[in-house]
Amino acid sequence: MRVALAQINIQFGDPDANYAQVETAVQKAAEQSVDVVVLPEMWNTGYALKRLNVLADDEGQRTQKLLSRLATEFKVNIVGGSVAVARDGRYYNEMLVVNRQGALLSRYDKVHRFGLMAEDQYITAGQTENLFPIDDVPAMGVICYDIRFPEWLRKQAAQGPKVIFVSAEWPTVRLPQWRLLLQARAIENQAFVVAVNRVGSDPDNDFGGQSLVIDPLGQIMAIAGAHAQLVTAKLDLDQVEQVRGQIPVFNDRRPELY
Ligand SMILES: NC(=O)CCC(=O)C(=O)O
Repeated sequence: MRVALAQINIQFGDPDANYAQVETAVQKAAEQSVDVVVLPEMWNTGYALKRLNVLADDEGQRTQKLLSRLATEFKVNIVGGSVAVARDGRYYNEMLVVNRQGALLSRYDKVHRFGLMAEDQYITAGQTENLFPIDDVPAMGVICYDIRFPEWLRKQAAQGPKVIFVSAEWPTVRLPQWRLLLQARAIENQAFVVAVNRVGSDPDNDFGGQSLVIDPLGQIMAIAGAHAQLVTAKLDLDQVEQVRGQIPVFNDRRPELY
């Protein structure tokens, strides 16, 4: 599986600019014959939470339409990061995943809201898991702060995904934690981690990129710099079976004790 991580500079509170740059990023990634393009968190609006009433995508329709069109046109799967979505008078931080045929594979609302960036004041938390196949490969997706909750990832990883996709807006000041948390999630779940962060700034934070691809042993296969760029990597999915075969942590669990 060849993946492309679209590390972009999200324009604060400017959906039109962001939909345009995502279109360009997906096209450029597709030119490199990748199987999956992965986008960062809240890429339509950034964390312009105070203006979600005018900025959020109504029911996610604009996002779904764009991602489906791009997926079909370029015959590529898209893990659509997350976007701010308005539904029934509430706002969600929502990941949409579409396959090469443009069909929607999953919708996931971020489960853990990050209070330090005021999400708890504006965003409604999700309740459901996010497991989906990418070209028949079992995969899962979480959003940013979710990675601090290993039990949430574990619950889903125990169902067999080989790749964990992560979309984020993770501030520069905590990037050392970002790397370590992601490496730990890869090691303990014996899965590839494909994690996309953004670059640039908003009124409250700087974002330093460092989008990562990590193998099931926790080794960093690719890491982006602090500027807008496309990172690609090839995942040898047989490695997941090898690592799980060597140290069968999923079989050795004692869930009756914890
Ligand atoms: N957007 C987020 O969820 C940020 C999470 C974060 O920065 C953290 O330290 O956790």
